[in-house]
Amino acid sequence: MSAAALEVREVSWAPRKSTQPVLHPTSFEVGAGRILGVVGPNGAGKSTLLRLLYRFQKPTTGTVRINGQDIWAMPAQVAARQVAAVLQEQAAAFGLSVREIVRLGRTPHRAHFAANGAEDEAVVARVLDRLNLNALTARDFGTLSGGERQRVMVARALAQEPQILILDEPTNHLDVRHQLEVVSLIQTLGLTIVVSLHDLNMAIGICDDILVLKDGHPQGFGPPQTLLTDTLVSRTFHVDARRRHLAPCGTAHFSFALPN
Ligand SMILES: Nc1ncnc2c1ncn2[C@@H]1O[C@H](COP(=O)(O)OP(=O)(O)OP(=O)(O)O)[C@@H](O)[C@H]1O
Repeated sequence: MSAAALEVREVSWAPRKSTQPVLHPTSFEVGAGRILGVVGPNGAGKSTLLRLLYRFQKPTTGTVRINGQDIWAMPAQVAARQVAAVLQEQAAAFGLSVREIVRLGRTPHRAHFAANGAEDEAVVARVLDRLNLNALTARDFGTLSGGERQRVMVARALAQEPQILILDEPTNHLDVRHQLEVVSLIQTLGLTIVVSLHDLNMAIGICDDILVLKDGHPQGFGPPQTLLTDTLVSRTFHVDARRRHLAPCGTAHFSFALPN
């Protein structure tokens, strides 16, 4: 899989022309193969921003470019080959098996109504193996646990062989072991990744850069070690945040308390 550069310029989004934006103009760049974390309180606009990146919603203003190409100037199928998304709320695809769900990831690579070819099946087999899903391939998706579903949706996104992967809270529903597995997978994919996370310590651990949003406004962008100060985090989340450095590697780690 190869990675692409993502350039976001002054994107904003409002549900209707006459209403206030829920995302105000926001700009950033993610170099090919880098990982951007999007953090902020509930309702900050994280999912709204991600929806603009995978071409689900058109920005009210601004542009999203992949390797210099505006995603709204390319056919939907071309965009779908380049960007895949794993979302918080997955439609419950009852009646489809795990293998059938993962096969859906191949859709942007096929001509209309064509069946999957041998190469598609090889990709599906590879990602099922990589996500440790071999024992579940014949199971009805609707009967899986939340964590198992999450892994299937990551597999479907990887079957798309995208250059950019958008992940909305990918560790929701996952136990500690599976959280670590998803984190380790994210770090080894070599794709350009934009991931929204509630866990700031996890964001510090895996992201090259962080974008902080609050009430639809960008609060800062940069490497976690320099951007995420006690002041910025306390102000953004309305908490008392304290950053410490954990021995032996000096990794930054936040602890939180309610303000007095
Ligand atoms: N289609 C819509 N119509 C009206 N308001 C919307 C629409 N989509 C999102 N919003 C509002 O925009 C704001 C930002 O929502 P969004 O889901 O992007 O936040 P978030 O940062 O992802 O939140 P959370 O952490 O709770 O998932 C919220 O107040 C939400 O109600």
